[in-house]
Amino acid sequence: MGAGCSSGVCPSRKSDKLKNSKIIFVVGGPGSGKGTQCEKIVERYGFTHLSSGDLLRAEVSSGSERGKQLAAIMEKGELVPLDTILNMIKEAMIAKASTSKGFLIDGYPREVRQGEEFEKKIGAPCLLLYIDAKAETMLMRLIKRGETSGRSDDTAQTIKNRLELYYKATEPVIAYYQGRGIVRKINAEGSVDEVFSQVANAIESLQ
Ligand SMILES: Nc1ncnc2c1ncn2[C@H]1C[C@H](O)[C@@H](COP(=O)(O)OP(=O)(O)O)O1
Ligand SMILES: [Mg+2]
Repeated sequence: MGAGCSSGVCPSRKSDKLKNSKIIFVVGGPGSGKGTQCEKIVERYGFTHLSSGDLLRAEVSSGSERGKQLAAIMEKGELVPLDTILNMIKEAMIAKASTSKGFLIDGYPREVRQGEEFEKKIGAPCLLLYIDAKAETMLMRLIKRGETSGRSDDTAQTIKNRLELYYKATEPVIAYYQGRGIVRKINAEGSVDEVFSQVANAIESLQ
């Protein structure tokens, strides 16, 4: 471990444990269906699903001081500091590295710099699944999810902020990886199964 690393994981170094891991980025707007599709991928292909949002929400639920700071940011629909989320993802990946067939990184990168840092400190993705739904579709799904999710960010004003931030910060991520030829665009307007059949084709094109 390098100097200055007090936790078990040093964010400034690539981990040997992860160097042969298959990494898939799952990118799309809030409510596009990333989590839903990842669950189905796990069921069929046995990959490890790491949702940046779920990792953060777990930290918030723990009641830690860090969790309290994160909660304040997330309630506004803003992005949490890059190092915080990258460390959490890396820790979770290392914990599963010896048994995982591959990692679905859901909800990250949210901006191009997050992608660059991930590659420096963890590794390169072999596929980016771009879960593409119209703004009205995402809005409708989120409002419906908000009725039962208990998520503090599934409210009308926060949803609006998250959608705006998605178009401004995250869409450039797709263009960035398109240049490398690893983006598979998935039309996410249909039913869960219709969307999944496209997702499955993209995953199978990897093997
Ligand atoms: N293809 C689809 N058709 C209808 N509803 C869908 C859908 N995919 C997901 N949903 C529902 C499930 C959730 O209540 C909501 C948002 O899905 P999600 O998987 O939580 O999205 P994300 O993780 O991208 O924010 O929409
Ligand atoms: Mg999600």
